[in-house]
Amino acid sequence: MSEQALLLVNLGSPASTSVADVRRYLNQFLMDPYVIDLPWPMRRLLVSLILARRPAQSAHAYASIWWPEGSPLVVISRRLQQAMAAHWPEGPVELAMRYGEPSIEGALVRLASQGIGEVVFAPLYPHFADSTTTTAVEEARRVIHEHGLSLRVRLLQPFFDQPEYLDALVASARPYLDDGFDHLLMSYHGLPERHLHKADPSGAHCLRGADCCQRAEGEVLAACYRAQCYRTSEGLAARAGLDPAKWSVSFQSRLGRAKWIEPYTEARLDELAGQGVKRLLVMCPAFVADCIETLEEIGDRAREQFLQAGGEELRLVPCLNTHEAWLPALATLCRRAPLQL
Ligand SMILES: C=CC1=C(C)c2cc3[nH]c(cc4nc(cc5[nH]c(cc1n2)c(C)c5CCC(=O)O)C(CCC(=O)O)=C4C)c(C)c3C=C
Ligand SMILES: [Fe+2]
Ligand SMILES: [Fe+2]
Repeated sequence: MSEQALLLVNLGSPASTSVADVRRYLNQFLMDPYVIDLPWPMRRLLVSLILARRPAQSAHAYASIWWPEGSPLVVISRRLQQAMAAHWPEGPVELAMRYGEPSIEGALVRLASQGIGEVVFAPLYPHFADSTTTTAVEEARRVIHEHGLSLRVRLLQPFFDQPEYLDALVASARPYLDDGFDHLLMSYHGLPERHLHKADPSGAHCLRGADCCQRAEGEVLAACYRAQCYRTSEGLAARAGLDPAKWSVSFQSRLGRAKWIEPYTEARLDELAGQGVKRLLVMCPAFVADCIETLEEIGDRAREQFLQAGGEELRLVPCLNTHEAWLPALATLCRRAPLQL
């Protein structure tokens, strides 16, 4: 029987913290129509406006969290790739990034040239979004079609409610939970509201009523990023035995003037400090690897904001990264991936 490769896929980072490299990365990322979902001329205009100032700001932020070996996201993803080899006897474990290097194209072409018959394509996003999952899958589809690759591809499904993922999250948070805290904030990457409406197959669910995400089921739940984030938090809180008054959900990393999904993390930080929360724990379950959004946005900027608002301590729970509970969990999730492309 031919080998079955595992291809781990994450978002990607700039090649370095130089303003030029950050501009190149942001341009590739933001010009993706799944990320900024406007017709090309408007997208080009908007991205050019963003690129006037953002690369310098982001380069500064990246420089503050960069490691000697490179971008934390890429370095951690490499470590995960290496660690997964022991949990994936089926074949080689490869790594690809949607933007920048190593590319999805390079990885799939290399695997096909090695005679690999089947690949488990694993976007490392627990929650479905067109700007993450769909764009990675469509890039794989393009590469396979354009290069005429004869590969069978299994596709890891969003795993926001899967016991293996939730148990690994609880295991990774356990030492922090046991240390004592006043409140646990689960801060997810945000999304423009427009993306939710577009993805909603019923055309009538998303953001209609305060509890729409609590009621989402079936194909609506499968397409609603916000509802999936709430399911993760509810599952995590239940497993960890958290008091409902001691945890909440928020959404971070807004960009531009459009309305993004609420509640916003920045607003929650002030509210929590105002309610007398002194020791705040923050988890970021939308990311499986620490990155600029966790280390800089939460670990630096959110911490400063919370302390200024009257809080005493903000502890950031690391992402799953290469946690010992995550490796077998990820392998199990990947073995469940259905044949898709
Ligand atoms: C319209 C803009 C953006 C959408 C939509 C978006 C969705 C989205 N992103 C992630 C995961 C990550 N995003 C990261 C960085 C990042 N994201 C955006 C914009 C959008 N993201 C920007 C401009 C950046 C770059 C950093 C900055 O300038 O602020 C990262 C980290 C990358 C790194 O190198 O560390 C991740 C991971 C998800 C899960 C998501 C949809 C829900
Ligand atoms: Fe993002
Ligand atoms: Fe929804």
